[in-house]
Amino acid sequence: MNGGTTVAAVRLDGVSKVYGRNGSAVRALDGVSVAIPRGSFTAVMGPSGSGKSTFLHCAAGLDRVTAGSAWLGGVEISGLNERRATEVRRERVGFVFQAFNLVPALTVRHNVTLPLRLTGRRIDRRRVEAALERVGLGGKADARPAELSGGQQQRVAIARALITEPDVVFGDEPTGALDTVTARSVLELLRGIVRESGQTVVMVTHDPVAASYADTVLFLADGRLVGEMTEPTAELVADRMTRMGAWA
Ligand SMILES: Nc1ncnc2c1ncn2[C@@H]1O[C@H](COP(=O)(O)OP(=O)(O)OP(=O)(O)O)[C@@H](O)[C@H]1O
Repeated sequence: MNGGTTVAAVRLDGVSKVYGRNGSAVRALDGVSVAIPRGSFTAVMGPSGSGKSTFLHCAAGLDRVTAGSAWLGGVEISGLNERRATEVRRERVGFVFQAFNLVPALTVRHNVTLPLRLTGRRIDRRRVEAALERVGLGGKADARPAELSGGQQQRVAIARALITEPDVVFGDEPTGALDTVTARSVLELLRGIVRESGQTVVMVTHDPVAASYADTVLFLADGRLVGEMTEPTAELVADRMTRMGAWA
């Protein structure tokens, strides 16, 4: 540590992302700078098309930045070639998607251990059981995704995201396909992970209630970071989104 500064879990420095060229170019991110501390839960909100998914993809090194730099801990992910970026992602990052993205033909156990296989790591049966217990799915290791509810499937996806003990878990609308009650239990789980393990969760959402589970909400509009809210409540987030014209 130098001079009392800590390395952020996720950092964007002046990141811009332009899709396409010339006449059809879209500036999806426009000079975004932010540092997300370790052990925090951050929600990213903004109107449709404001750049939320692009933010997540650039921060996770899934998308190349056009300008600026993206950092995961001390590693500049935006400066790596595709092969190295993939290695760093597999080591340091977990993903949870709206559509769960489980492999239907595989059991819960095999879905969860997939990232370990990809990195060639040893599969410790007890660790897999512990991961399933942690998401409330002890005893479901031999089930297949189709035999589980949506909320249970998302818990499998969370166990899969956590199995490599990543520094950061990125969620793209992780509760978007769940009913309200199930969504809340998944959000409680994500918040618990941050509190207990000190991992960092960054989640894109449209839902002010989901955002209220975060420590900090970042607001994007037209590819720019236009605001930040700490200790959010669903009402305050909804009010802010209304003032941004998000639901006009
Ligand atoms: N691969 C791409 N090629 C061209 N344009 C893209 C691409 N991906 C995103 N865009 C454009 O970049 C802008 C930001 O898109 P992005 O998906 O990041 O927004 P978003 O806030 O996540 O939207 P939503 O809430 O609707 O999912 C939009 O104008 C979108 O059309």
